[in-house]
Amino acid sequence: MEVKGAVPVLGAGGWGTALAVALVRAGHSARLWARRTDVAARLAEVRENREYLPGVTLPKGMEVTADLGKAVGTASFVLAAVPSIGLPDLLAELPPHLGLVICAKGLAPDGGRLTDLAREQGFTRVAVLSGPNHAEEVGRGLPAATVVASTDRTLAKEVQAALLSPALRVYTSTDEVGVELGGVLKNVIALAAGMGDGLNLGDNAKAALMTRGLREMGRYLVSQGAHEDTVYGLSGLGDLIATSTSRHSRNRAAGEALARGENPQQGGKVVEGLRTAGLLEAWATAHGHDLPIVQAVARVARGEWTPTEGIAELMGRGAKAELGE
Ligand SMILES: NC(=O)C1=CN([C@@H]2O[C@H](COP(=O)(O)OP(=O)(O)OC[C@H]3O[C@@H](n4cnc5c(N)ncnc54)[C@H](O)[C@@H]3O)[C@@H](O)[C@H]2O)C=CC1
Ligand SMILES: O=C(CO)COP(=O)(O)O
Repeated sequence: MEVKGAVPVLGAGGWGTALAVALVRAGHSARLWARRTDVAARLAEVRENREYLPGVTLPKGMEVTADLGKAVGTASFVLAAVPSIGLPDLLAELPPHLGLVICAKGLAPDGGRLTDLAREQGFTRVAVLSGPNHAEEVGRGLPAATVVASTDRTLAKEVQAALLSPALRVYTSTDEVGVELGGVLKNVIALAAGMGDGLNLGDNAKAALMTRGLREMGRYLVSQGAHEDTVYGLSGLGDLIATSTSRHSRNRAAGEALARGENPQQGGKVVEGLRTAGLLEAWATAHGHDLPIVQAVARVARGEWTPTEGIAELMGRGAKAELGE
């Protein structure tokens, strides 16, 4: 499939910058939009995003602008890589005929899906991009794989063609719900894994947490209409592994900070799981769902429980069967 003109990437944080670099690596040109004019000017001049993606040179085929209209131009689709909290405002500025690829791993303000929010705002060509993709590694061209999911197969193929390179394998999927929600849930489980790291709970604890976390993800995803196979795909199990075990993960690091009694914020970099935990907890309570790890993380994040109390609550739950009964 042909990619016409420069591909707009909206949001000049770590992920937006890495995606723009990946587009150029795939043989296309990219236009990176930064919200602030001073940031756009600095990136264009210094050719490095020192704040969010240090050590990665911005290649020649990549323009940076703070002019949203100029960034979008006549493109068929945009990669929206702003944090979930900023997406509603960004969408309000975009023409809804535009193909919209949501690259954030978070929820809408009401706890719903960002793809639903986009459709409510009039967008009809909507996709999500998600997978085990730390910006620090994708930006450097280390091998990685990702998934673009959409019920609009043509849009998914366009995005695949734009990003596919020897460094990045891009798979398509029609399971938009599953791919989107895998990326949302894994952040919260990674926060819990980080708490375990911070408390030195060991490898058995981490394996147990990730496995039970995967089960919790699966129950939630399937209840929302996801295909079960997606739970075990790149955007589910794959990203759960990458985020819960990586030194790059802000969510895992935030959990470690909470365990040490420190502020979990990561120096201005977005930690989606802190916001997601509360939104999901509210949803679970409202709909009578049992999401024990999510609920424990939400309470720790609000300061109602210490991480040690959270772990004790999870360990002290009633006896259960893994299979059978
Ligand atoms: N960093 C990573 O490795 C990956 C991040 N993601 C997701 O991508 C999204 C963005 O994350 P990062 O780029 O890592 O964040 P970041 O913390 O590196 O940067 C956030 C960027 O968004 C800008 N921003 C903040 N609020 C905004 C708003 N209201 N409107 C427009 N811009 C705003 C900030 O100025 C900054 O440039 C998150 O949902 C994250 O979960 C997805 C895959 C990988
Ligand atoms: O989504 C990511 C990797 O796939 C990035 O995770 P963090 O936001 O925890 O750094």
